[in-house]
Amino acid sequence: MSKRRIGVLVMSYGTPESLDQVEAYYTHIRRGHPPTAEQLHELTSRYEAIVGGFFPLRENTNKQVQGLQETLNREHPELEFVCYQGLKHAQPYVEDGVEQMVKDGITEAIGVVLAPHYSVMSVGGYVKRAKDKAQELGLDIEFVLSYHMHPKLLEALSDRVERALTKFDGAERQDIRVIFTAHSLPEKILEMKDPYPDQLLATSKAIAERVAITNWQFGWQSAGQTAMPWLGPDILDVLQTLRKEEGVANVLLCPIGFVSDHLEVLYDIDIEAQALAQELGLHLERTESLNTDPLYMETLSDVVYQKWAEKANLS
Ligand SMILES: CC1=C(CCC(=O)O)c2cc3nc(cc4[nH]c(cc5[nH]c(cc1n2)c(C)c5CCC(=O)O)c(CCC(=O)O)c4C)C(CCC(=O)O)=C3C
Ligand SMILES: [Fe+2]
Repeated sequence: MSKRRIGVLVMSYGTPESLDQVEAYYTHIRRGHPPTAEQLHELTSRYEAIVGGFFPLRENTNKQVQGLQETLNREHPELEFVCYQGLKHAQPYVEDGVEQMVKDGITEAIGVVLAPHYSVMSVGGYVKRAKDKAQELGLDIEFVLSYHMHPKLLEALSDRVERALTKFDGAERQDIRVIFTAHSLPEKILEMKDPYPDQLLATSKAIAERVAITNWQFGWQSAGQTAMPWLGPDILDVLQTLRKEEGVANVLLCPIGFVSDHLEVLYDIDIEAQALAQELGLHLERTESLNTDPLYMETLSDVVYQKWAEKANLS
């Protein structure tokens, strides 16, 4: 008898494929409004500046999707999981992933986003697009909405904090300020009772408890340059305050809102925040990204399988 086949729509932000696609990508992010020449130049130079190739997110996402498929099939040999990518702002788009599943004869699917925390503006956006397309094509699909407290995810992140704390030669552990960070969002999400800030704080607290640190705080990064207010404090302001007003000399950034090396980590932290730290005379380190850490692959595999099992038991 052939195995029951389950499609997994693995959704991620997406990145350009080459420098000449940056404009189309940015235009998509801006809902069809092309960036000005200055904005385009600014984004292009950030991509050019990052270490490890221009667009590492693409390969990292490919590897994560492959790793998830392998983990699911290894842990559940009685089933056949087939993973499809669906990107928010680049090809294959979320809708393309759904369409490909249907073309391949998939009739039941689970969707998951490569971001652990739910916001209506992040994960909610991916889910809505996938749901609409699935409904149009008659595909049965359920979604994992968040997995920010999964024990294996917390273990992987705690291990990273633990390792990074050893990079401060001579500093006492309690003198190192750990700042957990995530992508800022417009402040209006607060009025919408969005779970994003609370979920991020819950992850931060859980890691702090596991590694037994009390000298920590949360900070927002990578806010957009728009007229509306974004959630703060921004980590760049935090670094200034810590150095100038609190006399802090050692800071560890732990970007818990991201799961991969990409622009927000390799530029916004490694280049921009690091340059400010140098200027301030701060010793700044950051935790390594999860990328294809087996504990992260197992986290994703667990939540996808659980979501499928819930659905399978009900029907
Ligand atoms: C919550 C969130 C996540 C985390 C959750 C998730 O992963 O979904 C995330 C991840 C990412 N964001 C990324 C890139 C960009 N995001 C931008 C702009 C924006 N991000 C926003 C939010 C988020 N973004 C928002 C509200 C905007 C304003 C425009 C809008 O309302 O949509 C811009 C425009 C220029 C700029 O503002 O910098 C770029 C280039 C990349 C890929 C990096 C690479 O290619 O290596 C990744 C992983
Ligand atoms: Fe973004």
